[in-house]
Parts: sequence; C-alpha cells; structure tokens
Amino acid sequence: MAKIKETDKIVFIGCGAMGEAILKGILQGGLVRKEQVTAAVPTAKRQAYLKETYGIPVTGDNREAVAGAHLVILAVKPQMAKEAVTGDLVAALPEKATILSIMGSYDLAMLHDLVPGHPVIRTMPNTPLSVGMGMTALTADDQVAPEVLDEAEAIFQSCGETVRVDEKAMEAITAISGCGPGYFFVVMDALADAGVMAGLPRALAIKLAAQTMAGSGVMGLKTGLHPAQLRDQVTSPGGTTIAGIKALENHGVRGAFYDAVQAVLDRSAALKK
Ligand SMILES: NC(=O)c1ccc[n+]([C@@H]2O[C@H](COP(=O)([O-])OP(=O)(O)OC[C@H]3O[C@@H](n4cnc5c(N)ncnc54)[C@H](OP(=O)(O)O)[C@@H]3O)[C@@H](O)[C@H]2O)c1
Ligand code: PRO
Repeated sequence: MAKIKETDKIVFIGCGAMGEAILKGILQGGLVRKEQVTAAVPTAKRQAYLKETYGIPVTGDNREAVAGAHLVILAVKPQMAKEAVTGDLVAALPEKATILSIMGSYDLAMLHDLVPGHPVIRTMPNTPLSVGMGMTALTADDQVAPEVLDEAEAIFQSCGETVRVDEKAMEAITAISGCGPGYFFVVMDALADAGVMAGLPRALAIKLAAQTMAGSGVMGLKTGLHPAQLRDQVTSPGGTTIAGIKALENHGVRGAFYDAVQAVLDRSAALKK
C-alpha cells in the first residue's frame, strides 16, 4: 500500500456519513496522523462532533481549510458542490493540490469545470467502508501524478477493496456497488420480516438475515465460484431451497435488479443535466 508523506495535508470538504467513514479508515489504518487531516463542515454541531471524536482540526471555512492542502476530498452532496466549491476556494487552493471527489453522478469533465486547473480523481465508494468492507472504484484524468493516484487508492484500501477503472464504467459501478448496499438492506429487511411472519423474534430474524448475506458474500469472494454454482450447492433436488427460489423467480426478482440498475443509470443521466 502506498504511504502518504507526513508533510502532506489531506482536507475533507464535507464530512458526513461517507467522509467520516474514510476519515476513520485512514486514521485507524495509520495512513496519516490526525494533525495531517482537516475537515470543513458548515454546522457547529458537526464541527464539534468531528473535533471531539477524531481530534482533527475542523473549521466552518472551506477556504481556510484548503490552505497548504496536498489532496482535497470533496465529500459533499453533488447538489451542494457549487456552494461548497466557490471561485474563492479555487483561488485559495495550492497550485499543486489534487482534487478527489466521491460525489455520485459528477464526472471528470464536471469536476474540471468546478475546479479548473487542478488534477482530478473521481471515485465511487460505498457505505460498507464504515466497517472496513468498502468497495471503491477510482478513475483519474491524465494530469494526476501516478504517486498521488497510489495515495488516493491507499486511502480507500484502508477501509476496503479498490479497483481502478475507465471513467465510462463509473455510472454502471455506481448502480451496482455504490447503490448496492441500499438494495441489500431492502432484501435483508424483507427476509427478516418474512422470518417474523414465520414466528421468529425480530432481533433473531435480522441476525439470521444479516449473517447469511455477509457469509454468502464472503463465500462468493473467497471461493471465486460463479454465483450459480454456489446457489446449486444450497439447492437439494426436490428440496426446500429450490421451492423458495421458484417463488422469488415468480415474483421477477432478476427483472427487479435489471430495472433497479437501469433506474440508477437514468437518474444519473438526469442529474448531470
Ligand atoms: N451515501 C452513500 O451511499 C454514498 C456512496 C458513494 C458516494 N456518495 C457520495 O458521497 C457524498 C456525500 O454523501 P454522504 O452520504 O456522506 O452525505 P452527508 O452525510 O449528507 O454529508 C454531507 C456533508 O457535507 C457537508 N456540507 C454541506 N454543505 C457544505 C458546504 N457548503 N461546505 C462544506 N461542507 C458542506 C455536511 O455538513 P453538515 O453535517 O455540517 O451539514 C456534511 O458533513 C455525496 O456526493 C454522495 O453522492 C455517497
Ligand atoms: N448513494 C448516492 C446516491 O444515492 C450515490 C451512490 C450511492 O445518490
């Protein structure tokens, strides 16, 4: 894993759910010292929380935050980007600062318009980052120095897996791993509800559903087998699982996922207009 120099300053513009997950990963992973990180968020409550929890410098002034920055992580909602990254802030950026965005549906061209003259890295992480099990895709323009891209990747490796991709894959990746936790929590909740219907206490039903989802995911990763082969291992001929799968197929479970991914692609395209 690439090292981040002790003199390099990392700045978060916005530090909510995702920013905090990344912050926790890099501090706990020992990638940076807390003095090297600054977060800028507008509300006093969030500022106090971040300062108390992580002991990092926190400010409400984005311009002040980026002074001396090596890497600026844009972790605001895409709708807030223009409010957070003003012309004044761009003017205050050190000449060599690289911009790393985690904003969904915000492509490299839009990032260049937002922060002219700076190398930009676009990423798509996901919420399991907060428990060290994230999946992050990265893409960069050709102005990004290879060692800075290595550092960016190390940031996300401190809280999960990473993959470098061509930008044209980013929207599909958003629809699979970026939004995927949302789909799986719906499935987890539904399976737990069905367990409650079958007479299980709620807490037990949720634990069974969650551990089964986690275990199935790890099996997929560790065995490298095709999901259909893993499914076959559960389905005894004439047994119970195949009866359950038939019911899921009758309800169009596969079609539902195709539609979900297409809906994300459509929404992403609409958000860019
Ligand atoms: N959540 C996901 O599953 C996910 C996955 C991949 C990528 N993303 C992307 O990650 C980004 C952040 O999402 P999130 O879920 O972390 O959102 P979030 O929890 O709402 O955090 C947004 C942060 O931005 C801060 N903020 C708002 N206006 C600001 C401004 N003008 N200047 C500086 N900071 C400002 C907020 O500060 P206060 O707390 O003080 O209001 C908050 O800390 C989004 O662009 C999203 O597309 C999210
Ligand atoms: N969550 C963000 C959204 O819902 C981006 C990908 C995952 O827009």
